Amino acid sequence: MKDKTAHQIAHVLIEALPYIQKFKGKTVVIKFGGNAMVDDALKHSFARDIVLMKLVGINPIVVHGGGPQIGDLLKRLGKTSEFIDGMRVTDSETMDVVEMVLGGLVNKEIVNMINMQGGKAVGLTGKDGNFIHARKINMTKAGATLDDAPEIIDLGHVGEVSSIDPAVVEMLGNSDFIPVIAPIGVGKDGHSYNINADLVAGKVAEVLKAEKLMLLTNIPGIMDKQGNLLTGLTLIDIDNLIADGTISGGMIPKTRCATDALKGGVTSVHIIDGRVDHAVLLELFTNQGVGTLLLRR
Ligand SMILES: Nc1ncnc2c1ncn2[C@@H]1O[C@H](COP(=O)(O)OP(=O)(O)O)[C@@H](O)[C@H]1O
Ligand SMILES: CC(=O)N[C@@H](CCC(=O)OP(=O)(O)O)C(=O)O
Repeated sequence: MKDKTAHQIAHVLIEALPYIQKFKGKTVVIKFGGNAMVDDALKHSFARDIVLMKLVGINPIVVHGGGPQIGDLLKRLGKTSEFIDGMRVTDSETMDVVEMVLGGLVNKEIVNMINMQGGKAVGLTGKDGNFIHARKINMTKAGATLDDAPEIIDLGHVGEVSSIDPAVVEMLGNSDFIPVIAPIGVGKDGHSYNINADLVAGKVAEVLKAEKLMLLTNIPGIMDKQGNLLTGLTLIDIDNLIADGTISGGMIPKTRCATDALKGGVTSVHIIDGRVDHAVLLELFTNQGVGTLLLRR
């Protein structure tokens, strides 16, 4: 029994070898969010996965969300926020809270967690090194009739990435450090913008020409209409699944950022179940994936 266990352990370790060889020296961008970010045990296994990646020569870059944590503090302050198409309408007071929670509390907790596992994480917002340049999102909604002018929806301080200067992230990633990025951008006027974390992760992966973009979420991956997991999809499949309504709601912006990243040169995107312990490690280093793998074709 003891021998068998030792054999199994050796087998698992050796299964990782070709993956370590393949990904050594490559950049992997991980969007950390969902349950993985609130459950203590999952948080710690995530931090260990990241430290292990760095130690075997992969360059992990973490981009985190924090929507629920922003919501909690807003609630304590007696404020609520409205969401339009998955974006938080962000007035000036809310922007202050977003910056405090994402750039402060959440960012430093993740940095600390990685450091507690032996890594050397450095937290950044898009203001650090002036690296995420943002512009205000202009959202329009078609008028009630064809004759009506489109309605302009003001989301306040919600931004999109206009460009990224990767210098600071490259400098950190090329040394012993692990960059941990909060999705806050800075406008030409120096104002802060609240950006959806998936969008930032996608753009960072694109600009860094990452080997992989991994989006952790609270579902097994992209599912068909019967609820079966779709383990491998291409750009054409995604267009078809959106057109026939299989992909809807919050999964649309996620897959859009994934397709943009693929078109921008990222080799593969993985939408993975952050509720699975060590999801990142399993997806990277074993033959059994834990979600949906998206490829150009
Ligand atoms: N085909 C699909 N497969 C999986 N989830 C889908 C699909 N279509 C729509 N969804 C919805 O998208 C949600 C994931 O998006 P979202 O809640 O925005 O994720 P996150 O909060 O992790 O960024 C799922 O919980 C599900 O309700
Ligand atoms: C514009 C916008 O909605 N920004 C998000 C930023 C955080 C985020 O994206 O967090 P999750 O990944 O946990 O959803 C927000 O304010 O909640």
